[in-house]
Amino acid sequence: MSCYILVINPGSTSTKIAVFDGEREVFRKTLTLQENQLDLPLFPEQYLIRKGQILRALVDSGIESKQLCAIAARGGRLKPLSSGVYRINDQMLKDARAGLQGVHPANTAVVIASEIAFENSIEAFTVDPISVDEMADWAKITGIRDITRNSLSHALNMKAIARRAASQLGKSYEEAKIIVAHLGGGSSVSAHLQGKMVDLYNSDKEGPFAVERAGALPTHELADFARSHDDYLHHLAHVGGLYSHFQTRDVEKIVEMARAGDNRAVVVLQAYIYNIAKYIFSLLAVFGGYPDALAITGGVVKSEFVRTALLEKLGKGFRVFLFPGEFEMESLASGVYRVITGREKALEY
Ligand SMILES: Nc1ncnc2c1ncn2[C@@H]1O[C@H](COP(=O)(O)OP(=O)(O)OP(=O)(O)O)[C@@H](O)[C@H]1O
Ligand SMILES: CCCC(=O)O
Repeated sequence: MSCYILVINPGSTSTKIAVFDGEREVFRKTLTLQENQLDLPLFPEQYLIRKGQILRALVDSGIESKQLCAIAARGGRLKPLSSGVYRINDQMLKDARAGLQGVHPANTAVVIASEIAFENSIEAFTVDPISVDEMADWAKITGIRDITRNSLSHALNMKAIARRAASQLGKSYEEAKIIVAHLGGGSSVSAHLQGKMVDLYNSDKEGPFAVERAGALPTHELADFARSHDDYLHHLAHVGGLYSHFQTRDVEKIVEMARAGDNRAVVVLQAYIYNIAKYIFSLLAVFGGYPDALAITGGVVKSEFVRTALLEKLGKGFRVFLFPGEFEMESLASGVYRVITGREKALEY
C-alpha cells in the first residue's frame, strides 16, 4: 500500500516541498517568496504565507491529503540535540515559535507540519534539525570565558552529503574524515570526524559570509555597529552578505553584473570565494592536515562561475566532490520512512 510522506523545507529564499511514496519522489515544487515577503517576521506573517503556498501547491498537484501517512519537516533552531529523527511535540512547537536559539525560516516548518498532521490524523517528525550539536568541547571554548561557541548549521544536508562522500570513498561515515561546505542562502562549513560534526562555522555568526548572512566580522567594528543599530541581528542573519552589497539574493544576477564589468561585483565575488576557501582551509586543523575529502554543496554550487573560482582558490590538495543543490528533501523523507516502517526509533524532544 502507498504511504505518501509530505516533506516541508523552508529555507532562507524559498520553501521546498515534496511528496515521497516511501523513498520514491512523486512530486516536488519550490515555492518562492518575493524579496519583500522575506523581510516579514516569521510568526505569524511568513508562517501563514508559507503554509498557504504549501496547501495550494498540494491541491494543484492532485495529491489528496487522505493519501498522506506522515509529514517530515525541516527542524529549525531548536534546543541542542543529537542527530536523529524526532517526533514533533508541544515543547518543540513552543521552542520553534519562540526562536529558542534564534529565528530561522525552518522554525515555521514544524508548526506547519504539526497543523497539517493534526488535520489529517497522522504523525509529524523532524530529522537532523539546525540545532544538531556534535561539536567537540575543545571547539566550543573561546577567548572569553562567558562566550561559548554553539552548533547551529545546515546539519541535515551536511550529514547526508558527508555520508554520500564517505560512500564514494568506499568508507563508512564513521571512518572517513570529511569537510563539508554548504553554500546556500546561508552557508555552513563543517569538519566530520568519527561520524560527528566536531567543529563548524555558520555564516549567521562566524565563518564565510553568505548570500544573505554576514559571516565573521571584526569584533570592535561589530560592537560599534551593534550599538548604533537596534536591528543588528537582522543585518547579521538576514540582510548581510552579498545581499548587503547588492540588495538581491540572486547570485546569477550578481555574476552577470561582474561579467558586464561592474567592478564592485567583481571584487565582492572575489571576497565571497576567498572567504569560503579561507574557512575551509582553517578546518584542516581538526585533522592535522588534509581530510579524505571535501564535499561542496548548496544552491550556489549550481553556479559554474562559483564552482570554477572556488576550485581554483582551493588548489590541488583536496579530493573534491561537488553536490550542487541540496539533498534535504530525500534525507527528511528517508528518515521518516525508516521510523514509520519500524527500522528506526523516533527520538523524543
Ligand atoms: N544556477 C544558479 N547560479 C547561481 N546561483 C544560484 C543558482 N541556483 C541557485 N542559486 C542561488 O542559490 C541560493 C539558494 O540556495 P539554496 O536553495 O541552497 O538556499 P535556501 O535553501 O533558500 O537557503 P539555505 O541553504 O540557507 O537553507 C540563492 O541565493 C540563489 O541565487
Ligand atoms: C542556521 C543554520 C541554517 C542556515 O544558516 O540557514
